[in-house]
Amino acid sequence: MIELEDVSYSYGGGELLSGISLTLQPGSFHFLTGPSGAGKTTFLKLCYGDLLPTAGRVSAFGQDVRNLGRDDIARLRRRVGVVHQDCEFLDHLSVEENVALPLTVSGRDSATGEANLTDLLSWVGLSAQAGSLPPELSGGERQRAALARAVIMAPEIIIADEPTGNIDWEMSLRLLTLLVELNRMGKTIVIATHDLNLIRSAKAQVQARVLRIRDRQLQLAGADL
Ligand SMILES: Nc1ncnc2c1ncn2[C@@H]1O[C@H](COP(=O)(O)OP(=O)(O)OP(=O)(O)O)[C@@H](O)[C@H]1O
Repeated sequence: MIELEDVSYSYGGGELLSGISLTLQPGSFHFLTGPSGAGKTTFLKLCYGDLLPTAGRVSAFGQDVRNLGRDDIARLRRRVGVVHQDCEFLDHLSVEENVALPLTVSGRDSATGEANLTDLLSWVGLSAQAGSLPPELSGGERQRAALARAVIMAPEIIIADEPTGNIDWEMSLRLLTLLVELNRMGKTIVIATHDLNLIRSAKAQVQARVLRIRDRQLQLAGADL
């Protein structure tokens, strides 16, 4: 689905990531860990075509991301749902409108889309908050709204960058449960996190690979995690 071949990345100074190769197989569950500043967010951005590698090749669904035209990029954005670290919303729109934004932007706010939206808000436990404004949500509710927005276009891959960074353990587990459910439905999941307890909880439920960025390289973490 997504393949990185000998990928390196630099923001202009020295190399941040060097010689990284990885294939994300359909239905796989990956965690990405590593110290702050190691390049986790950068790595994720390379996976979903937000950044282009300075060396090596990234292909998404068989296409080199360097060669994507505007339509290809729009298609890729639909196939890969991203939950960003800061999960920003448009504060003047309701939670429901924010979650539906990808549908609205793509002109797919049809009856099917609306039914999907109602189910989705119920699935993430935010039916009661559908009409609220984003600033009225708790941290855990914001993360679940961000997840709903990331999956509304029925992506095949969900990439979440520190989705439990600012929420308590109970809420983290609730979010993890949703991501595990998505994986059981066949979705490919990639989660960047510092939270080793979250990784251990997931490994009790799904077969997850744990990758670590260390010294600019991507390594497979040991079985102790
Ligand atoms: N747009 C940018 N321009 C220049 N440097 C950047 C840019 N974005 C990130 N960096 C730098 O690249 C390094 C890696 O950043 P990145 O956000 O990928 O790390 P991370 O592992 O996700 O960190 P954290 O766990 O703290 O979120 C950091 O030193 C950061 O300051």
